[in-house]
Amino acid sequence: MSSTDLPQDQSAAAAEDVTDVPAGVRERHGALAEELRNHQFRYYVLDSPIISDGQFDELLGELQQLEDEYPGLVTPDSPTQRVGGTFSTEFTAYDHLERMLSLDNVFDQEEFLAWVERVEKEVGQTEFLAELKIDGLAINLLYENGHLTRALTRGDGRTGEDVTLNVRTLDQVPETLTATDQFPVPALVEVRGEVYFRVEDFLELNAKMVEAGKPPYANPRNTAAGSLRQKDPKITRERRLRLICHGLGKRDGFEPQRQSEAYDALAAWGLPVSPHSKVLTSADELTAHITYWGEHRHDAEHEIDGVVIKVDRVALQRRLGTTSRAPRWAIAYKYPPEEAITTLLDIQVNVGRTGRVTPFAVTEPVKVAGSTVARATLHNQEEVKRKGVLIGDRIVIRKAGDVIPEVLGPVVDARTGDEREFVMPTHCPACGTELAYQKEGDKDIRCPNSRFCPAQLRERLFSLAGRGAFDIEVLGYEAAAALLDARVIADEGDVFDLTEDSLAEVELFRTKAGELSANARKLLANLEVAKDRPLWKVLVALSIRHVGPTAAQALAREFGSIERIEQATEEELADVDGVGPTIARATQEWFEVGWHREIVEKWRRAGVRMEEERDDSIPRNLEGMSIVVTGSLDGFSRDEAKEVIMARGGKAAGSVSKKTAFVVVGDSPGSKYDKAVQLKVPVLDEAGFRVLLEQGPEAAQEVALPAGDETVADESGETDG
Ligand SMILES: NC(=O)c1ccc[n+]([C@@H]2O[C@H](COP(=O)([O-])OP(=O)(O)OC[C@H]3O[C@@H](n4cnc5c(N)ncnc54)[C@H](O)[C@@H]3O)[C@@H](O)[C@H]2O)c1
Ligand SMILES: [Zn+2]
Repeated sequence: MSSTDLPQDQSAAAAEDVTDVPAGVRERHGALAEELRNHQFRYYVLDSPIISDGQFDELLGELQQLEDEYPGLVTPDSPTQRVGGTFSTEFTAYDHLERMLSLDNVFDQEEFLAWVERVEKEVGQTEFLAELKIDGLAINLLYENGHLTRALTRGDGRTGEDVTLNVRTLDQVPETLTATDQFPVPALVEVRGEVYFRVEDFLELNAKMVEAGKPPYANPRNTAAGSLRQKDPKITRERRLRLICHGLGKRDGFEPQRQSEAYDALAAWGLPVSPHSKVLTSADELTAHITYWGEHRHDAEHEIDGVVIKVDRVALQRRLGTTSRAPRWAIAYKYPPEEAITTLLDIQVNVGRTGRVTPFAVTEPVKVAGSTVARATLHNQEEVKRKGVLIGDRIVIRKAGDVIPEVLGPVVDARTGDEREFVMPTHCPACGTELAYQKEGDKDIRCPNSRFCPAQLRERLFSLAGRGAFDIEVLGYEAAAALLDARVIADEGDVFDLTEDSLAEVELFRTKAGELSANARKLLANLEVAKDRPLWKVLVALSIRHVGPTAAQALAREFGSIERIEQATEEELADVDGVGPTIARATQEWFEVGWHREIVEKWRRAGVRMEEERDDSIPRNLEGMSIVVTGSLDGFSRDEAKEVIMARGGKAAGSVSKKTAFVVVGDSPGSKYDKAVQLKVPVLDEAGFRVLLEQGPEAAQEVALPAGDETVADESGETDG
């Protein structure tokens, strides 16, 4: 929706097309413009929008499209032609000395490159200043003879609201500017910038809100606006608002040649500027900047909704000029919005593979971060309370990258009184069993009927087929449900016993003609291959609570077989690096259940491999020995070091004890090294570790660093290196 060259094109076209606008289009245009103005009022005056910025931009885009198609619709007061917003009568209004503009937007690479091309066609190849687009609210600071005399919000671009007293409470806003040799203080200057919340401060503010039993604020931008536009400056002061300056208005006695030079001056005078601005020349460099920040948008201390690219030379900025609402020498590249506002239709619960009952939000479908979302997680009952959402609320949801969409909070202002509180069910929606907390203080309530609860069975069967487990492509959610419903398997223990005959009983695995489907054959073939998966994947497939791929790999590497894991004591399990007490306990508890052991037995009988493959060419010279690796080694990654120890029959332990045979130390070893010294466990450097692997423990003893004597350790390191 770039409208960079609208004014000329449109006035010419408008004269011809005035009469050609169909009534229906005119009506839609009028309704859209009205709707947009209402949203602007909520956004700029009430600081409480009820749709997200992305949704607003989409409506504005639609208006722009109508006007592109029917230029006769364009009027000076159309939202496409004006700096959005207005001002509230709560504040005294003053005119800006020079108009404050908005920015034109582009939303993809193609639109962006078209803008660069247009600029370069007019002014030739030139330097650009690439900045971050800070998601805050615009402010205009007037300094006269170096003294702050007025601070105004942007308002409608000509007139803003006087928030001087509030702005004075910001630590970063100097009362007087500091003159330097290079940059004397001008007689007058309007400095434009963005007032914002640091994400960190915003989260802290929200934590306080929740503590006080109030619903959290939905997002930093609107909260910053609400915090600055306060009748009582004391409230503003408490909020820790920040400022970044990104432009100039009228100036008298200061003529920078470049935008970047203006920032140097602002910084010299004591005003905050962004550390992320960069002068770039080629379209490739600009594209790289855009891509980089698109991928790192959460690395800045404030939220960003895009990047801003500006022509750096002021003379060229003048040559390019402005439209009625935005400069033609700057463009905002907007990233896909990660937040949306929608209606919370219901809160339902899901029963997971370990019986955990979790509420989730069912929302009116809405587009966010490039996909349509109709569900969002709410984690647990406590979270629903903490977020303060009611069924029927307008809610803010967020989807960042590939993660599952989450509910941020309600738009409290939009409540009608018809909203209702969510009540956690007392019984499992799948099997009717009474839900219970397993232990006191647990956050999650569970369905205790883990063996027979159809929801848990389905989830376990489905997850057993996942990529990190048996990786059985054909066994999706639907197939899992069909197998259980047709009772050809009672639980996951039976899955490897499926045959052509049993599958023929399941409708999903039959063709219309009643024959066994190709998918059924594929499932049987998949199952055959799955029997030979590495041990850690088999462990993941067991659905032991807390045992994900990382813990499973650690257990498999350490013990080498299901049998040895089952026989291990809790202490032995907990001592494995990457396992720890919680997982150790969960693993032990899992094996204590009879029908769990039956699953293992059934799989074993069906021919599932239950141990790690061994390479017999490697000498088992570390059999039974506990070895701790700490710090980083040059020749081995952490996992590689563990693997070579385990391949030789040793045990890669996570903590140092008296039983530890050797501690291998790399760079910056940390507390495990200190512990080794304290317990007088022989310490090996990387060269010593190689001796241990190649020649065995006795040879390693010879080259071990005498524990407790750092000077000797250093010498030894030198002679060995
Ligand atoms: N949700 C709603 O109901 C609603 C209503 C109205 C407006 N909005 C949102 O507000 C925005 C439109 O507001 P707008 O007119 O201020 O346009 P904008 O936010 O897209 O861009 C203009 C503003 O960007 C700011 N900015 C941030 N970093 C900058 C930098 N480095 N250099 C220059 N300027 C920088 C400036 O203050 C400038 O005024 C859109 O994101 C729109 O979705 C939302
Ligand atoms: Zn149940």
